[in-house]
Amino acid sequence: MEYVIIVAGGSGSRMRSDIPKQFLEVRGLPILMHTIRRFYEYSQHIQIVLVLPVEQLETWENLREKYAFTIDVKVVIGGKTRFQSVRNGLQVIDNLESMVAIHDGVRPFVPIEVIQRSFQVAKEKGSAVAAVSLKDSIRQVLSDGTTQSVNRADFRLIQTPQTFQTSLIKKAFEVPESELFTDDASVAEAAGHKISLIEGDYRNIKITTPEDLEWAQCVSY
Ligand SMILES: Nc1ccn([C@@H]2O[C@H](COP(=O)(O)OP(=O)(O)OP(=O)(O)O)[C@@H](O)[C@H]2O)c(=O)n1
Ligand SMILES: C[C@](O)(CO)[C@H](O)COP(=O)(O)O
Repeated sequence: MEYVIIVAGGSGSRMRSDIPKQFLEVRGLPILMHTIRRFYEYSQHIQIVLVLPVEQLETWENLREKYAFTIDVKVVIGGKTRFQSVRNGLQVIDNLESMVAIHDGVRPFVPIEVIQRSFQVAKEKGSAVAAVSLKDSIRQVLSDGTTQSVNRADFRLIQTPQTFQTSLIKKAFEVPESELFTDDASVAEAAGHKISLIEGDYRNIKITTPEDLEWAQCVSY
C-alpha cells in the first residue's frame, strides 16, 4: 500500500497574500489541487492524506465545490509547524507495512517520474529524498561576518517528495521537535537512519514568495 501526506497546513506568511498560498489559483486551478492531481496521476490507488489549517477547512470545501474536484482525500488538521503537521498526518496511517511519501502542498509541478522513483528507491533502501545540484556558486558566512567560497559540488538542494517505509518514519517522529528539523529527512536522520537521495527536478519548485507565483503561471507542462 502507498500513501502520500500532502502538507498544506501553513499560512504562507512569506507570500503575503490574503488567503494561504496553497489556495491561490495558478493556470486555472488552486495550487493544492494541481499537487493532489500529480499524485493521483501517478496512481489512482494511492491513499491521499491532506493536512490543512483548521481555520481553512471551509475554504477547502468551498473550493472543492467551485472546481468540482472529486479526488478522494482524507483531511487531517495541521499543527503550528510543518513538523507538527507531518506528525498529525502520520498518526492516521496505521498500516506499518506500507510506504509513505511526504510532499509539500505548494510543490505543484512535481514530475510523475520523480514520484515513481521516490517510491521505488524507498522500497529498496528505506528512504528516498528528492534533491538537485546547485546551479549558482555559494559562499559560507563566517562568525566574523566575512564570507568564504565553498565547493558547490559538496551540496544538494533538497525537495519533496521525501518517501519512507511508514514504520521507520512514524517511529522517527516520536521525538521532541527541534529547530533543526527543516524537513522529514532531518527527522529520520536524527533517529539514526541513512538518507538516500534521488534525482529531483528543477521544475519542482516550492512556491514560497510572490516571484515564485509569477514563474508558476508560466509553467506549461
Ligand atoms: N504549520 C505548517 C507549516 C507549513 N506547512 C506546509 O509545509 C509546506 C512547506 O512550508 P512553507 O513553504 O514554509 O509554507 P508556509 O509555512 O505556509 O509559508 P511561510 O513559511 O512563508 O509562512 C507548505 O505546503 C505548508 O503548507 C504545514 O503543513 N503546516
Ligand atoms: C521540506 C522542504 O520543502 C525541503 O526543501 C523545506 O525544507 C521546507 O522549508 P520551509 O521553510 O518550511 O518552507
